[in-house]
Amino acid sequence: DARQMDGYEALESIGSGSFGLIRKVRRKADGKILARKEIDYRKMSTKEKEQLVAEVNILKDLKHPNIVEFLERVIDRENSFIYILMEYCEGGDLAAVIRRHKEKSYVVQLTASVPIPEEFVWSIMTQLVLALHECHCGMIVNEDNQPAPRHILHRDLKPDNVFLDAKKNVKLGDFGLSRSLTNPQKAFAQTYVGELITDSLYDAKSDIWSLGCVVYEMCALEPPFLAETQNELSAKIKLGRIQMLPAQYSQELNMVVRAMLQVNPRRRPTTGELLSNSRIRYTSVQLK
Ligand SMILES: CNC(=O)c1c(C)[nH]c(/C=C2\C(=O)Nc3ccc(Cl)cc32)c1C
Repeated sequence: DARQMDGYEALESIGSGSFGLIRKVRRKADGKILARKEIDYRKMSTKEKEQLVAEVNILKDLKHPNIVEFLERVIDRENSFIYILMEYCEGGDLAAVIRRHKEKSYVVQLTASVPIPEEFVWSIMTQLVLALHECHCGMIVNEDNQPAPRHILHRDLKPDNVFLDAKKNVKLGDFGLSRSLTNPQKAFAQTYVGELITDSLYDAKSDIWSLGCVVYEMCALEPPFLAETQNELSAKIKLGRIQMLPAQYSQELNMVVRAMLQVNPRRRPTTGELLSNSRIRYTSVQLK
């Protein structure tokens, strides 16, 4: 109940995630700074409440250095609020980093963009591949104490959902729209093993496509597909034609981005295949 939140001092609001506001809080016991998602569930439909419960259940047992750490969930029934306590990411979100590089306006108001260094792009991409690998292929011990694959799909990977901590480590956040196949539907999926499992593979490949869009945008400081209307946008996406990255980026980076943005999901690499890319493997070793 609300008294459980007495242990935290509310500080400023730092953003809005799926379902609600995100506030910086200080834990009184030890002064630790955390992020608290504050959700007023009074206005939520039953479906949204189910999605929220699913999100918390997914986050609760996803422990990975590149996924925002979930600490606690507190329900305040008096005020119909749910509080989700998570780790604080001092560096904010990647969308803000891209915006800052895009509009480097100087004293004379000359706006010239400053590119994001290629090393930084590889570092962000590698950490997001590691986070997605944990979601798609991580192993979990299920209810009958057997190791089982997670098959968690993020389904909302975009620069606004990628956060940086004080040491520039990347944290994948906001599993608000994610879906896990390790639940009753999974049994249903097993019965149509051919179709639905490839469906989940398809969904995993759509996370890969989203990752391609994030990496492309870090380099070009523009998303790969831009259009005025939804129809025009989906037409461009189906065509799959993308501009080369700006000249200072390597051929190798161009190749990896193009592979992730393939129109045919089967032609896109899995997280496992991406981790065997020499530059990504080398970068992941540097991160340890
Ligand atoms: C302007 N806001 C920020 O710079 C900012 C900062 C310093 N932190 C955040 C966001 C989060 C943060 O610090 N921890 C989080 C855990 C989960 C989710 Cl979905 C978001 C966050 C943001 C948006």
